[in-house]
Amino acid sequence: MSPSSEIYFTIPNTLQNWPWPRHINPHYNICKAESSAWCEGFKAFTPKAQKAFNKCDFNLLASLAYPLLNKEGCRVGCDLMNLFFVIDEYSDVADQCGAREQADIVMDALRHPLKPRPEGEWIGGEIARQFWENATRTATPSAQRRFIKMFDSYLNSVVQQAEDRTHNYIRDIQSYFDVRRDTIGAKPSFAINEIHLNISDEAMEDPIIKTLASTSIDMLIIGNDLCSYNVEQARGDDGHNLVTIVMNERKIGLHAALQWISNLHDRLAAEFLEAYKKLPSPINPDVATYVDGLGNWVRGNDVWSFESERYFGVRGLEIQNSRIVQLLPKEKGEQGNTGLIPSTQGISVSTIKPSGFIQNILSSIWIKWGVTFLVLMLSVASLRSIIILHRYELF
Ligand SMILES: CC(C)=CCC/C(C)=C/CC/C(C)=C/COP(=O)(O)OP(=O)(O)O
Ligand SMILES: [Mg+2]
Ligand SMILES: [Mg+2]
Ligand SMILES: [Mg+2]
Repeated sequence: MSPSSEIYFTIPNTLQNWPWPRHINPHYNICKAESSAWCEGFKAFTPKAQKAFNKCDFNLLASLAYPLLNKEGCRVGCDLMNLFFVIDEYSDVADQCGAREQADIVMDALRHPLKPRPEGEWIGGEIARQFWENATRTATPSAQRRFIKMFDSYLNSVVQQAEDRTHNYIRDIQSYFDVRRDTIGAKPSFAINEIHLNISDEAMEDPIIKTLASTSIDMLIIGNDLCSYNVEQARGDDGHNLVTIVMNERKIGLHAALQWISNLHDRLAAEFLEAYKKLPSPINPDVATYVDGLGNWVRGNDVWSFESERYFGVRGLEIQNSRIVQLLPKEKGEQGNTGLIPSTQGISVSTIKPSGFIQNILSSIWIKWGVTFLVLMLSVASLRSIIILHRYELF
């Protein structure tokens, strides 16, 4: 076993005083059933990998992040989260060209949702097309416009992430945030907060609204990078994770980096709450709903990270309480391998749940026993040969 398996670290409890409580959309169950069946129908993954994907429950993320949306909005949110993570699983293991191809397919599908996708195309195109064909039935023109613009920026940043990964390029903190503010996917996700609202560009450009959006994006980045650090470092894809970025730039260890990030989160939360207090009164009700949506997103992402099995397997709730995590050993597979896409299915579950980690240990024990057995058999065979040769006085 690698020595890293002896290392423990503590995930800072960043949202202890966050005023938005856990709030789940009342349409969660029905939307989960519908959206999961819809997404599974595309057969984007092998059955085993699909099982692992389902354990992540991206419908739960949507229902916690969009507690206020009606049934149609909640369904669009669930479909979007399923689409996002299909793209994430494929792009996390793609090189720059592969990621560019995926990005172009998805953007073409979103821009032409009524056009059939070409035969043999990567399945992400048809998932995106159907998602958007349904969303545009109820989304307001302003929400649609912002969503398309933001999704394009998201995909372009994912191509940049793939290029960085291909060249093993580790950014400094500032330039990491520049790219990560798009790869986190928060901007298009916020456009679904306003799916049925009418908010002008002018209102969105208000400095207070901009501060609320930018600080909540940074809190989402920190939330995800803290919770996914363990699995990402295990599969060698932590070059695009704030924990590694801070350790690298500041030349500090894991615990000091976590403390530094926790302090940064405290400053961001304070900045958000300060801006929130400065909102005009009376406030446009659509803007008020949008802003509360940001607060809900920060809380929703945090609780989903522990309630789903994506980052901590079945131990999520226990870790949510204790905050203590055992560092996973580095996997021997390909760099960046998430284990969910068909070509890399072999090591799938070990990257996303601790029981897979135990499986790894067990398999290495079996290898050890196998080698011991072989050596023993060879020794017995050699001994027998010596005895026979000795009996016939040939030795
Ligand atoms: C996939 C995506 C862009 C989702 C957008 C919706 C959203 C804002 C989700 C919350 C944070 C999250 C999981 C971001 C993806 O980062 P990551 O690729 O590091 O996610 P991972 O840690 O789950 O692999
Ligand atoms: Mg990603
Ligand atoms: Mg990822
Ligand atoms: Mg992550």
